[in-house]
Amino acid sequence: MEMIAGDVHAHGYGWAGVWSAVASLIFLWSMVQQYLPRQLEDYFIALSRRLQSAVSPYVTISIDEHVPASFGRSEAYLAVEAYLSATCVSGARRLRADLAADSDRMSVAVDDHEEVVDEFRGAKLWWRKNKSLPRGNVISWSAHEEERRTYCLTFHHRHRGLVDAAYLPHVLAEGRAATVRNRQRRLFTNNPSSDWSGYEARVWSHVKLEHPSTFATLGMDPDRKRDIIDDLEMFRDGKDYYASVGKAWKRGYLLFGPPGTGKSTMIAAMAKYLDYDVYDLELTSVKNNTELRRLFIETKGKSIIVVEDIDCSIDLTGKRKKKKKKASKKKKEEGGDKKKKTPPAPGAGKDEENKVTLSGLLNFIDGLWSACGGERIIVFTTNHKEKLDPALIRRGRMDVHIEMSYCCFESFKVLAKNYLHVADHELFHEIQQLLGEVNMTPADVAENLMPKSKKKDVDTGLARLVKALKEAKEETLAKALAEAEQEEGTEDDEDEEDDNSSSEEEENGSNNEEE
Ligand SMILES: Nc1ncnc2c1ncn2[C@@H]1O[C@H](COP(=O)(O)OP(=O)(O)OP(=O)(O)O)[C@@H](O)[C@H]1O
Ligand SMILES: [Mg+2]
Repeated sequence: MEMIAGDVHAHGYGWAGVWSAVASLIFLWSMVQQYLPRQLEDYFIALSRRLQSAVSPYVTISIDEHVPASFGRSEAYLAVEAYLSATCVSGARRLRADLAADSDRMSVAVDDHEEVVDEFRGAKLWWRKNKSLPRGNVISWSAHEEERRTYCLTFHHRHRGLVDAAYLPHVLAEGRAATVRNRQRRLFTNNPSSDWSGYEARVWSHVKLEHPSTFATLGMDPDRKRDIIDDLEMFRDGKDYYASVGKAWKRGYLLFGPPGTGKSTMIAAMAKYLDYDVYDLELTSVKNNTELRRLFIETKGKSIIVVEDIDCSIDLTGKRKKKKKKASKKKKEEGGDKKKKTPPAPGAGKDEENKVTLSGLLNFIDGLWSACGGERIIVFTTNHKEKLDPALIRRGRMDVHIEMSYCCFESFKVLAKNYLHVADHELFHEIQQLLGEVNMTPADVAENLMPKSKKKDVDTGLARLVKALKEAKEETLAKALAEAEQEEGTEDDEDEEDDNSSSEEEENGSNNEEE
């Protein structure tokens, strides 16, 4: 080194001269890059690479961050990034830390132009993260579109077979597992199709899924709860089983029961237990079956796809209904004038053709599952199971039917433990009796148990529930009495009518006799 420096000094240039020469070369290269025709530049690059591969015993595989004609970052790239972060990051000198997507945790990845070394079954492999900027005349709207990142894997050509057959599948599997371990569960909702094209087009939007419900806090009979958990576990760990019996790795759940019995709460508990994402599919904003298919294709595995209030979103002839709330709002706007008929809007007939149909929904559930990989659960909820088409809820589509019913004593005990931290109390016996006589939803029971001040007063909470149950019981009795009286009234009327008609007949009979 000294000798070179001495030589340079001896020729009278010094370091400044060396730097200016380097800078001139870089400038010259950038000018050549700028003005060299694109084809010629590509030709030179290809030539240099061919020369390099002719003399070098090393092979390089590139994995790009963005794949043409696909949205988002490539799955292979993300898997490599996760794999390197989990296994090789300690060997890197320069790292990049960022807040992981939707998470409170910092994630650390290899920085641009950094190299790390990995070893696999005795083979040495080098990973390098490259970043390149687009050529001069490309205009881009966003910073991230300008930069192109690539992971380059280099290894000796004698390891080619090992890399293809074992190392790359190992990286993919480990990377995916690391992603699942680190990921934050997300709640997706579908965007209207007008947002599906253009810059940053997205079919689904997501937020962090932070619902606090778990199976421990869900008020339900413990045996039924255990059955559901067992079923979910069987599904989650059943990849090989599903493959062996030739079934797509999916399962359908139908949750039915009155409002406030915990159907949505159950879905949140299921997602938490399985550590799955939730796709909340709002069917009323899907225009037709094609859109439905696109939405499905864009879902990922390890997820629960939910259609709430299925009977309000689609009807059995395939004709879509508006959501209940929207319909009632419209009624109000129209001033409740039922007789007044508005003329059909122009193109209304066309709208009829463009709709989600029952058969579209059935195809959505059956056909596409297999094409899109597995590990998906679909959940429908409804307040009226009897309104649903049997085809929609038959086993094989909706494999498990779960009735969410009014609060029983077992459910109450879970809620009392959650809300008041009490496992037994002198009022429990009375509550048990009342719950046997009155229908009250877990949502109402929970509301009564909820402390109304900072002090969690057990006695007050339970007494409030007893009072509410007694009131509900009286209401039910009064209603039953009124109904019985009404029935009696109608029976009396009918009897009177019968008496009248028989006396008339008698009169007529005697008249006839007289005649
Ligand atoms: N079984 C339950 N266990 C614990 N909490 C419950 C249960 N059922 C209802 N709740 C409470 O009541 C609230 C409403 O319940 P939820 O939204 O799950 O009812 P739902 O059955 O989905 O009603 P809807 O049919 O109107 O959608 C929840 O926030 C939860 O706190
Ligand atoms: Mg609900």
